[in-house]
Amino acid sequence: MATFFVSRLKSERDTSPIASGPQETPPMYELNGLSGEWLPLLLTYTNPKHLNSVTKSITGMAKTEMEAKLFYRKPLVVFVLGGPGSGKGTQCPKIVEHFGFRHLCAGDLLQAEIESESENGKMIQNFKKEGKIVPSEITVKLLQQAMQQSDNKRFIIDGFPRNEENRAAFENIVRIKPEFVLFFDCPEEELTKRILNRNQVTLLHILVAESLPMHLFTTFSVFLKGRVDDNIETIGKRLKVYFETTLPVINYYNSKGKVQKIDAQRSIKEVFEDVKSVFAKLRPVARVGSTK
Ligand SMILES: Nc1ncnc2c1ncn2[C@@H]1O[C@H](COP(=O)(O)OP(=O)(O)O)[C@@H](O)[C@H]1O
Ligand SMILES: Nc1ccn([C@H]2C[C@H](O)[C@@H](COP(=O)(O)OP(=O)(O)O)O2)c(=O)n1
Repeated sequence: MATFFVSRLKSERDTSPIASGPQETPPMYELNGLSGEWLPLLLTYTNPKHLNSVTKSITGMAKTEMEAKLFYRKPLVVFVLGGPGSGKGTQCPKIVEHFGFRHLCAGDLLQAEIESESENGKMIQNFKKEGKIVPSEITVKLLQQAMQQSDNKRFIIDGFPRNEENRAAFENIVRIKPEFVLFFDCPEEELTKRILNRNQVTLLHILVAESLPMHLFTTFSVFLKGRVDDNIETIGKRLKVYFETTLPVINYYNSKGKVQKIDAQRSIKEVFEDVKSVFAKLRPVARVGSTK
């Protein structure tokens, strides 16, 4: 009986048209007395009438309630990678709008932590200023928390994993492997140009949104500070970190047949056409209304 369930579960998992690389074990947590494969079976095949009591007892066994909740919902994760300025933040909201994913941006979660003036905030700020990667445990915990708090079970995680340590920490702590990695490929000169431009674009947006006269651009641009890391000095460091530590992670996933490469140098619209065709290949899953 157990063998039958295991093979059914595996065949369901293996039908993804995109994950063509070597098959992985399903996400699992170590629970008291339960082997990793038993828990998804219980959750998949339990009569919905009894689900409440079953999940309650599972919750009792999981290290935390949230861990059980996350597991039960079998989230689907797509990592979105590419150099700083490659268009990750521009394309992700479009994916949310068209495909109902929840967008989690590692950089934004870290920024929110800085702004909340938490214990880690100052330390994160220093890493950012130096263009360095924040210690993985902090970033992974923030991502895990955001996933657990979301009603949506399909996530695009933008700007993560940025190095090998990020990748290993996510797999060890969250215990989920990505369905695929969306990679925005863009040459270095274009990245630099876009990042230097980004602060000015933000100011233009503000002027338009507030219906302020355009001549104020010159006045305000003097005060333009924008992101602490969008200056020529830090950009150089960020690009170095990207080529030295993030590209190897992309190569790792490529060797597993998991990378969907997009030519990100074209217009925003053209890039999104390619993105759409990648996501359209995903197995159909009941669309989740909330993108929270
Ligand atoms: N395909 C594109 N062509 C030209 N400019 C773009 C394109 N995609 C994004 N941008 C612009 O480049 C800047 C960086 O894009 P962003 O999405 O913030 O990058 P990332 O999140 O990867 O750092 C933004 O000002 C954005 O408007
Ligand atoms: N996994 C991550 C993601 C971002 N960070 C830090 C370091 C990055 O330079 C900043 C900003 O990242 P974000 O993804 O918002 O921006 P860029 O893609 O670099 O333009 O956050 C990190 O330390 N670890």
